[in-house]
Amino acid sequence: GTDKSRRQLKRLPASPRGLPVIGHLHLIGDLPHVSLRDLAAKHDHTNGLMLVRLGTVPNLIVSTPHAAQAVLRTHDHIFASRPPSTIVDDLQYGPSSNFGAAPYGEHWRQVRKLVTTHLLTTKKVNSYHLARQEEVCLVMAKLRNAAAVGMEVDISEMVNTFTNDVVCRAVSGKFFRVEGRNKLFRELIEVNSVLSAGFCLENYFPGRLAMLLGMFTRFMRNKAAVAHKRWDELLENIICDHERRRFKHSAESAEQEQSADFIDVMLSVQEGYGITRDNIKAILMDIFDAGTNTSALVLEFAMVELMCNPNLRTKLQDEVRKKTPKGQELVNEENLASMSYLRAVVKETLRLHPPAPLLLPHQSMADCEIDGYTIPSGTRVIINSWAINRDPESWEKADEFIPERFTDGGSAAAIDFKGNNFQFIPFGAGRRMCPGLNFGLASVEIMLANLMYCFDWNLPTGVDKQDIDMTEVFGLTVHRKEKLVLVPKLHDTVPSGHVI
Ligand code: HEM
Repeated sequence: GTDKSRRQLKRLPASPRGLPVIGHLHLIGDLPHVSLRDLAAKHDHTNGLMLVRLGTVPNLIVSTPHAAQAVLRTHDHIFASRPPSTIVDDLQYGPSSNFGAAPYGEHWRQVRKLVTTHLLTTKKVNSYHLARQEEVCLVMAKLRNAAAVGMEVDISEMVNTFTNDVVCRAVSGKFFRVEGRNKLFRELIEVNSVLSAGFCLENYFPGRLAMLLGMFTRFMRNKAAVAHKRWDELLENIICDHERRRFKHSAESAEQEQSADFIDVMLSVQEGYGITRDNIKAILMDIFDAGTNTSALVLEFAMVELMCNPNLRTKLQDEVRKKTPKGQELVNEENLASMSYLRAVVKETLRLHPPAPLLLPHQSMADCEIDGYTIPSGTRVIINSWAINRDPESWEKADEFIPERFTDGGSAAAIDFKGNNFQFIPFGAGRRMCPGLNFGLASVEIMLANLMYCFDWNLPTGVDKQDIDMTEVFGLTVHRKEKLVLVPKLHDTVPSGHVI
């Protein structure tokens, strides 16, 4: 009836058959990226666009490289906003202070410019190489102790602590361990990731739970408010410390620039960008949230794949051990330049296991026509990066872990994740693309290289590689349900020492 005539008038993208009120919710399972891929495969083969109603809210689902290019490049200026979220607003500092969740506009533009020109530049990321090296060194020392007594190590927790500490250090300088602050951050990031799973529900399933008397929403908003207070207190303390120090050292500011941490930098450019203290706190929260779990997940999934594929693990270890000068205790960042297989392994991990399989939700700001279909203004957009990275039209043996495809002469040797090849978008593309790509990769590469260099790896006795459970749990990021537990064995070309 009317639905059909409206469709003809506007030619909306294809839609599976839905139900009243709940729309297509019943078609989405526990792993939305998988359900949405399967739905798209059934209902739309041609242009990768599909409209799915989650509760009452229409969502444009983008499932092919072609469609992703239309949304993230051709019409990027229309799709660069984010849907509003009460949970995020409660957790952070309101819509006018947010960054990653901010709607497209002047505030977001200013903050994005600040972050990309002062905090996450290649130069700045490089300037933290000694900090990363020290953090790697601490982890390797702990692993050596474990190896000495044949102890099992929780790899998931280890890599999470590492990426968290690297971020903490970049944000707040050398003394981030004072008063257990790094642990507190880790705890709060965990709280946020639980909350953002709620944010997902709110976004992808408005209706399913929220409508149950609004109980769920109220519960989540309470939790968000409590978490907000704890974050705010911690961030306020740290910023105050920095202000005191800044005041003391204001004379030598020029030479300090080199070693300045993110808070120092933001305090020094704050006025020029017209940003408030709340804005600074919101940026910090985003950096912690976006920067820690994502990088840790890449490390964990890389280790999982390498444990499942011992031949590839040996190949990577050969490269890392060959390309690191003899007698060196650890791999350093200079050594990484020639390790092309290492980079291929990281790429292949990001392809099969993008930490944020549906990126972050986008929202359109005007009517837009793509391939003759009209996308109405205000439509939420879910980009299924997970499905795109496994698109069988773009990838040979799309579901298999084959790093060789990215090496010289491989079928995907020319394909990169920097937002120009739309079949591979683990960081997104366009205006909203991840600004922390360099920062994240730097932590991932140096840690993975050292894990491969210093140790041989075994599964705990009685565990077989077929037993590694790949069951995933969905949230803003997707992680494995089970922890990865491994037993390190010291590799004998490495000089011992440094046992603490
Ligand atoms: C390997 C690790 C990482 C992956 C896979 C990743 C992935 C992503 C993705 C998919 C998005 C959303 C893009 C979109 O909406 O289209 C994003 C946004 C973002 N990421 Fe990352 N990220 C990583 C590491 C980092 C790090 C280390 C930082 C900061 C230090 C960071 C900061 C951000 C911020 C602030 C945004 C929001 C940008 C905006 O809305 O303008 N990310 N990231």
